[in-house]
Amino acid sequence: MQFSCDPDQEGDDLPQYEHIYQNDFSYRKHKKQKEEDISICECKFDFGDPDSACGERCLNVITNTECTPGYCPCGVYCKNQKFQKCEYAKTKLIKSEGRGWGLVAVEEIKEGQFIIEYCGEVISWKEAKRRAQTYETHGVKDAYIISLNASEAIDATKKGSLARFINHSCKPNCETRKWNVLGEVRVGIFAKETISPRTELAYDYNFEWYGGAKVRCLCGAVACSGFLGAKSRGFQEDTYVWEDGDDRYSVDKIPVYDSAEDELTSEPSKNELTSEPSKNVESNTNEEKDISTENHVESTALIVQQSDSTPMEVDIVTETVKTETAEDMKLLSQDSQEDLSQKTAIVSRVRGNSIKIKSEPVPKKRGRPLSSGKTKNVAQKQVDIANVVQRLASKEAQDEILKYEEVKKEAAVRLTSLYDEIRPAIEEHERDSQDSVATSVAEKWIHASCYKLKSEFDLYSSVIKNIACTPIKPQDSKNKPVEKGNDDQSKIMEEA
Ligand SMILES: C[S@@+](CC[C@H](N)C(=O)[O-])C[C@H]1O[C@@H](n2cnc3c(N)ncnc32)[C@H](O)[C@@H]1O
Repeated sequence: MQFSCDPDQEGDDLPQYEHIYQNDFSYRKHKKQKEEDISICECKFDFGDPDSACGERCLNVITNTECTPGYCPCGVYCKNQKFQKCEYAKTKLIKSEGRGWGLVAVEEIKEGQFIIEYCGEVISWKEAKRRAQTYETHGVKDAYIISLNASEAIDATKKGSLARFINHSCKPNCETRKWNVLGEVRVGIFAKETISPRTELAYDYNFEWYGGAKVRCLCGAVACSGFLGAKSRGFQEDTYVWEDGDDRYSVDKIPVYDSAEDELTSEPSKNELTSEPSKNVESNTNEEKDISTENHVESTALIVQQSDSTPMEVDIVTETVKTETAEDMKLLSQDSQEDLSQKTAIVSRVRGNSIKIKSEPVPKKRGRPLSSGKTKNVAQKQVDIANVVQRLASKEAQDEILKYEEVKKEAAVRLTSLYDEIRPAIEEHERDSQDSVATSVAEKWIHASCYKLKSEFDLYSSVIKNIACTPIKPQDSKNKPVEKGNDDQSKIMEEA
């Protein structure tokens, strides 16, 4: 449904967007909640005590999880399905000078009360970044992208609920909270305090909001941070700052907030609220919508990316998997701990003698962005193993290096073929969940990657050890024995 705030107000800058009551999943499928993942509370409905049906003490409520219809012991009396049933507080739109449209409370809203869901299109961070840049390029000042989880965002620019109109304040009366609803995370706006009727709703965009251009904050709070979402501009490099002169709104007619008083709640001026409120305003409805019963499950996932130097790099997103990876690394390193201490000793000896190993740095490329928004620069070092081997006099040393080189090659082949094997899974997840693959697939990848890294470490350690400790063949005569500590030793390192 194409929705505009006030169809009668011709010529005004009415926002055009599609009004939705639940998130739009055009970019990926809804997750399906498995039966074994449904949390069933222990509430018992008592007719004499209406709060007994999934109130504050409900185990699901405590863990920010909505009860699943058909599984709650309170049945139709369950009060913990507010997102699903769109049980919103009554609010209305106002024109808040300097900040476009805003949302005000129509009735008193209690502290902690669910006000409205922040609905929009669920998109990947990659897509969110692309869109934020596009919106900015097109001069869209108002930004509606907020964080959903580590890999996804909600964009309410074109499709959204009335929550998209809630402005920012550095001293807010609302806050966002994430709830698990039928296996999907959803974002709700909740009251931080009791809010009286006609008070403008505002939450702190910091950490949650990903705007386009920089916008000066007009919240009027004493401790105002100066710019909107100043702390959450994770992926946004500073491009353009909206200044007073080029505002879509007139900034000199400033805020409805009383900065002198710096009250917790900021009352929009009487003018705004009383001037044709029925015209200016679109109340939200508590109307129950036909919510899809498709359930979904949230799986722990890793972001897997291909890099230029290795077929793929693994960037771990969730804490659980981070721990597992650390464990994996520990196990791998335990295997070779003895080896390692020996090698470390040799490496420090070589360092102590100030011998440099010359390597061929591949021209630095700008690394691909990781999910965290950071980039990784991979400078590839190449050692000419054949040259090193040829220059060593000891057969044992040569054999050792060649053996490690074989293992390294085999590890690289193993990683490449594993990539081919899991490519369909990765591609499917790239389509559905934007770069995320299942933990089992990623675990395999981590093992193969660690094996490859270890094989490289073994090879280069062996090269260092043997260059430092075994005789070098003279340049002119391959058979002439050379004494340790000969100048050739540093030369071979330079050449290697
Ligand atoms: C999520 S929208 C809020 C609704 C918006 N006012 C509208 O008319 O659609 C966010 C945008 O509102 C404006 N805005 C919100 N809070 C503001 C504030 N405290 N100071 C200045 N502009 C604000 C900014 O243009 C921002 O990009």
